[in-house]
Amino acid sequence: MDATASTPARPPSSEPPRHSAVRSLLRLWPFVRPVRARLFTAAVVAVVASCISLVIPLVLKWIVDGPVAAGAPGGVWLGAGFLLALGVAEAGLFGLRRWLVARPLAGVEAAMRERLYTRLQRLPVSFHDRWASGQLLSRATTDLQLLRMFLAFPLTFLLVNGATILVGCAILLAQRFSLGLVLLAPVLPLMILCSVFEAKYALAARRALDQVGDLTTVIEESVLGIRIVKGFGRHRSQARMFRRLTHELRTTELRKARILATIWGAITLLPELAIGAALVLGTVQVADGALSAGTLVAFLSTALALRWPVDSIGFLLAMSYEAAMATDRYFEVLDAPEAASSGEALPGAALPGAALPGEAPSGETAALLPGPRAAADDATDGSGSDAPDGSGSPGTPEASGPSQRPGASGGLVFAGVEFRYPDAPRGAPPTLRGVDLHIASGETMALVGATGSGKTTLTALVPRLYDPTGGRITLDGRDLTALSRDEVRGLVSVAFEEPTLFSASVAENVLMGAADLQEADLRRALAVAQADGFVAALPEGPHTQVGEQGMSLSGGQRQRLALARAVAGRPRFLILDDPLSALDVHTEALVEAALRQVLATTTALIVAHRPSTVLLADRVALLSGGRIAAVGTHHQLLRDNAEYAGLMSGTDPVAAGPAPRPRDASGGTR
Ligand SMILES: Nc1ncnc2c1ncn2[C@@H]1O[C@H](COP(=O)(O)OP(=O)(O)OP(=O)(O)O)[C@@H](O)[C@H]1O
Repeated sequence: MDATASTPARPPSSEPPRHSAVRSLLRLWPFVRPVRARLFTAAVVAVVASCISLVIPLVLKWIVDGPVAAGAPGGVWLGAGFLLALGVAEAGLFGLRRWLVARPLAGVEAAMRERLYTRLQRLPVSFHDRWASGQLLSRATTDLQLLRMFLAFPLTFLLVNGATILVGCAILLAQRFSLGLVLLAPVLPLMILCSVFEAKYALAARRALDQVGDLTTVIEESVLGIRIVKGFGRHRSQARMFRRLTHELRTTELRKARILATIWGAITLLPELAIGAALVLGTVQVADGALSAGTLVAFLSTALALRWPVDSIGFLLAMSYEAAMATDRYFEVLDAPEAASSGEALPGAALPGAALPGEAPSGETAALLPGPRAAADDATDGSGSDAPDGSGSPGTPEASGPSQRPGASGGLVFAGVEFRYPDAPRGAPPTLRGVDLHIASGETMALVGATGSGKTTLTALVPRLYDPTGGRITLDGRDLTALSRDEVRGLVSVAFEEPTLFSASVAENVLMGAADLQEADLRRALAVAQADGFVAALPEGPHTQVGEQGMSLSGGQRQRLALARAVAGRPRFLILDDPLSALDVHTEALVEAALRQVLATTTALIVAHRPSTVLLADRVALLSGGRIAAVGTHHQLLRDNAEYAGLMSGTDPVAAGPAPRPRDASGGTR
């Protein structure tokens, strides 16, 4: 199947809301509140400027009925000078309005963007799993620009034009009531048209914004995955998908234009017809002597001065509906629940019957509790001896008895942990089921399992990227859900198999902005990860920019920096997801030697695929189908557990000699 040809994942709520656009836009108030005085002043200035344009016809009436009728050129010059002054005042006031709104609105946009960014950082990983990145990017860019434009233009001008139309209508009615009524005749049909237009246009506007999000996702994926696209010759399928999405967006934009053209046509045509009718009626009245020529000139000039405020209503409304849809999209992110996996202190999610730290566990929980640290010797000395206490078959959960339960529940404890991904298919079994595992304080546990057995998922629970849907996890006896986000970050450090580097220097990437870490911590971390050599050779050493905007590094180099980042803060708990997979044999051996010293001072859970990594651990837990199937030393499991032996065979240097395994193929360049 062409994986790249499917439409990017849409956010869960991309349907237009059923509430009105006004209700959506009112949600912007908290952001606008701090600059309300300036915005209000700007609106008043604009109303005054707009009303000045309505005085011009009255001056014209005075010129026609006065100096022109009396043949007094001095009066005409005076009138002309007054008209010029009005024009200058109108232009000056509109300029002042622009100056008043420009700075505060840039601030509003920045504040909204900052709020969105902060929110995105706080939202749980499960949220990011569900949302396509382009949908989030387009909200942070296109949508916020739309909102700034709305606040700068339609918001003010709907108000200004509304006020101008009201004042203008009052002047028209005062000048000639009957002709005024003729001009007002189209108001009702236009209001009905606008309400029909609202529903249709809002739907199309929302669809267009979502499609911009889809397009952004495809462009982002094509750029980030350019090597895969080129390497697999996928540029055609990517281009096809891009064209399809562009075509869809174009269709939606055309639909928007059609709806807008209809309403704009009606908004322009109906008042023009009314002006035409008023002109005919007015001319007849002037001919009959019932109306002065000056009044008719003033009346028609006022009507024409109202043309722009009336005509512009169409696109001002269109921009407002777009802004309302952008507001909905913005608040979909802000309203997304954060609590479930945010790392905030939360009530415990203990399963009934799950053993509390320090309590006597039951069943499998007790069976999987670790033996004393002596087990480490077995794992690392290569002797392959049995369990230290000589009990039963050490490779099975039943092997360890309650006698091995540590007195305190220090270390990392998984008790009856169950986990199901929020977007997992209905009826699918949980990814993790009844996981009971105790990694004693100071112990290193390797986590081994077939691909898809849930290893990464289990490790992701410790830094609270996700929260268990059942059971509990404790760190040194403290329930993970009772710890604050900062406490968890302070205790737990992680390195994932896919190392992510940010557009920053090597030092910043390794220390990740931790204020309390010093140059010495950086040097030690780089040395542990065997990264000091290649970092020193970079043009500016640890201050060289890396990541997307900087130097390209090989997969192995990136992995070593990620490992350095994990160990830099001397974490109490270290979680490593296959951290050495991209290293060459020589570097791997050096990293392992240095890592052993770090592991001696921490409690660690390491996902391992190869015996060389497994041998870093005191004990090994075998994860099978989301459950812990066995716990023991490498050699015990190798001997007693067929599944474990199967997983290790072919790559086990002890049992089967050297075998092919993944390497850092790039050998130094990405
Ligand atoms: N975000 C997610 N949403 C839904 N299901 C997921 C998600 N991430 C992983 N899974 C599923 O959970 C199961 C376990 O995945 P996990 O990545 O934990 O396995 P693993 O043992 O680490 O595999 P590997 O050794 O290949 O890395 C898989 O079936 C996977 O499809």
